[in-house]
Amino acid sequence: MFNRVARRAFSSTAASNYKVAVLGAAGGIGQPLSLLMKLNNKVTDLALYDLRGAPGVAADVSHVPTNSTVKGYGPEEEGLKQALSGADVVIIPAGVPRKPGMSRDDLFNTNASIVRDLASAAGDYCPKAALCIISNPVNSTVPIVAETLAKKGAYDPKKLFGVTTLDILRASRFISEVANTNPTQEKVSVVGGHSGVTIVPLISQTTHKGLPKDKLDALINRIQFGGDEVVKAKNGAGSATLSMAQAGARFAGSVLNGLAGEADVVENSYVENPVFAKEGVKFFSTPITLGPEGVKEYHAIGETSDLEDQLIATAKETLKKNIEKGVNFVEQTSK
Ligand SMILES: NC(=O)c1ccc[n+]([C@@H]2O[C@H](COP(=O)([O-])OP(=O)(O)OC[C@H]3O[C@@H](n4cnc5c(N)ncnc54)[C@H](O)[C@@H]3O)[C@@H](O)[C@H]2O)c1
Ligand SMILES: O=C(O)C[C@H](O)C(=O)O
Repeated sequence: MFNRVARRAFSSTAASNYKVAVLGAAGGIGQPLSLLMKLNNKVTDLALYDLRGAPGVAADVSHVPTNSTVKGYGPEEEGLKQALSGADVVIIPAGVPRKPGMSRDDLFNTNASIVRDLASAAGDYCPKAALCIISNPVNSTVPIVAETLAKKGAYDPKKLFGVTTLDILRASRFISEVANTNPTQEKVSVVGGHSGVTIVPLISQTTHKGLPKDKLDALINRIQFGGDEVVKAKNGAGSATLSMAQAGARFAGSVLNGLAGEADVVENSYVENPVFAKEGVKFFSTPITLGPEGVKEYHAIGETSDLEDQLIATAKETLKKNIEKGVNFVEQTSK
């Protein structure tokens, strides 16, 4: 088996060589996300783990002729340990998705322990890896991972990321539909968390700050509740998977670009943010620069309108409760 040095020495095409593990790789998000990570030329070792089905996904994805080996693992024969050992980046979309009528918080009871146990394994087998958390409710699962790792002395706040990139993608797309512009040119910072009122798009920072109030309100509401559109349309068959895979691959790609020392890699992410932590909201999504050690710089959210100030205040109140719920869960369930 290639060790890290050998992997780097044998690669001639990629700028850098990394092991990426996807936990929940056979799911609705996991499969297309695994394919997209296979297409990332910084990835030389792709480890796909799931309770079931990962070896099949790995065999399938492995035929794509890019510069990585792909292996699938199940829980038997220390599969999780093997998948995680040596990983530089771990992406976690494991857990159940919403059905119509459910909130993301309704997923807490099932997903909290799944995420806690996977985080615990990551703390044991790849304590230096960057962790990208997709499993909902992100507002609570990220604090669960932080607390779980902290108990093992393996928590690095600069390497734990809640993936909120889907809100960024939606904001670009939805604003372009309102303004009749090219979505690829629309950049909207979305701050706060990842559920309903905690999702705060900063439209005042775009060139569309002059939108009439009714259109602005409708746009903000659509970005905040975009996930519900997909849940409703899928009618019981789950939530966003394909757009989420694209969002997850973009975010993980940026984490890899940061690890590789590329300049000016900026994404929004739900991380432990020292500025907001002082106000009692330990985790908050803002733009961050990614670097070789994870978060390199926390950016201020910038100028905001009165309306956005109100939305941020509301988001903070909900986030405090979501964070506390995650922290309490680890307190109450850790052995
Ligand atoms: N952050 C976001 O923006 C965002 C967007 C969409 C979905 N999500 C969330 O992502 C999660 C996954 O969604 P999905 O549509 O892929 O669901 P899915 O049910 O299609 O897939 C989940 C996969 O996780 C696996 N799994 C469950 N427990 C596991 C464990 N202990 N170890 C390893 N794998 C395990 C399942 O076997 C399954 O293959 C949900 O919680 C969903 O709410 C988040
Ligand atoms: O809506 C969901 O439950 C999934 C995800 O968080 C989304 O925003 O699409």
